[in-house]
Amino acid sequence: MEISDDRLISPSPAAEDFDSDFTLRPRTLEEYVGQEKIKGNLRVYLEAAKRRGEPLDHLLLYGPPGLGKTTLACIVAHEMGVQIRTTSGPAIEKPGDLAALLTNLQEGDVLFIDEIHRLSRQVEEVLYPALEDYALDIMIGKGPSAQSIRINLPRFTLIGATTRAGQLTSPLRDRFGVLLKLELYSPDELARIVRRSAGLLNVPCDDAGAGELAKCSRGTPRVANRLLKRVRDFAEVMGDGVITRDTAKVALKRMDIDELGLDELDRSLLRAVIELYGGGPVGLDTLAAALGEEAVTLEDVCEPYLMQMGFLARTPRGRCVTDAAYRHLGMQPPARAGQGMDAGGPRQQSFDDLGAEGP
Ligand SMILES: Nc1ncnc2c1ncn2[C@@H]1O[C@H](COP(=O)(O)OP(=O)(O)OP(=O)(O)O)[C@@H](O)[C@H]1O
Ligand SMILES: [Mg+2]
Repeated sequence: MEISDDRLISPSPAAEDFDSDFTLRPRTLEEYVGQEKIKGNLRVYLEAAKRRGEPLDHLLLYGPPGLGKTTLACIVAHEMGVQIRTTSGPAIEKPGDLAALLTNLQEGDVLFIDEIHRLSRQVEEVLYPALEDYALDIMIGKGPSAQSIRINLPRFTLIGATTRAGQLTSPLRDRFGVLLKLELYSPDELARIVRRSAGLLNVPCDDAGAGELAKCSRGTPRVANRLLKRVRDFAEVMGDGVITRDTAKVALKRMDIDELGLDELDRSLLRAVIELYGGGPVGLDTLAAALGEEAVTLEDVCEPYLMQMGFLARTPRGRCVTDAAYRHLGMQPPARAGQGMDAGGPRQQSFDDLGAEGP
């Protein structure tokens, strides 16, 4: 993720997370909480590949930041009993960089490319034959004497991760055998993640405390783990160290996170649509400029959750807030002709489907 802000609630990884991320990261499918549909299918694919003695087909994981794409890639390698090499789209600058990575793989290895939508065109071209035929086509020499030679590669599995599947080129997308879309987690699943992490970090946390954190984690495990660590600080300094519903509530309030997990940026987004644009529709870039934020931050971090909560709707003409958003902010929804602009409460997340990228 390329989000540079340091909001407490931002799902982008912060440096402090890395050491404990390592301990908090589930290592097996068994430990991986939620995403039951994905896990069920993956189990079948893994088992089938193992029985045939073949590497797993290339796999694309997509969904909002912090939902566990990197974690899942590591788990796949672990379950297949192979090594994983990790890189990211922007890190592979030249076709030669990719060739070096590919030729260093061992039979069956997993190559994990994060932010795969940011691969350059030339690099992608090299990837196509590698994915399809496990081969590299290399040009030697220039002009009329140039020759193309083919180098065979070990059979490997590419796992690509992206927050924006809509930005993948279709030739690349078509070369993945398995596409898995990660969904936001339910509060129940997040509570299980909080309790698991609290156990690993040795933080006493009761069920009600875990439930309170889960409710405010915007459907995102990374946010849940981060809130747990911050609330632990409040519990230790201001209480007896135990995370209960009350300590969680006090700490969340001090961090300006409301009872539904919205933070200051989410609320100012909603307020801007209401106060500056009469409730919408307003284009994403206009909104980003008004808030002084990057459009990608709003789109990747704020919107998936605001839409899941039924506070924001995407229309072909731009973003609109719903009546529920007015009510959440303590405002009176405007009287409209006909139906109110209500999404009917929380609904399934509407993260972009493949290719269905709106304006
Ligand atoms: N299903 C899960 N069960 C338990 N913990 C999880 C799960 N998914 C993610 N986590 C935790 O959330 C953190 C973030 O997950 P991860 O880094 O895999 O997200 P990501 O989807 O790769 O995010 P990004 O798009 O920013 O790269 C991890 O440290 C992990 O501990
Ligand atoms: Mg990741």
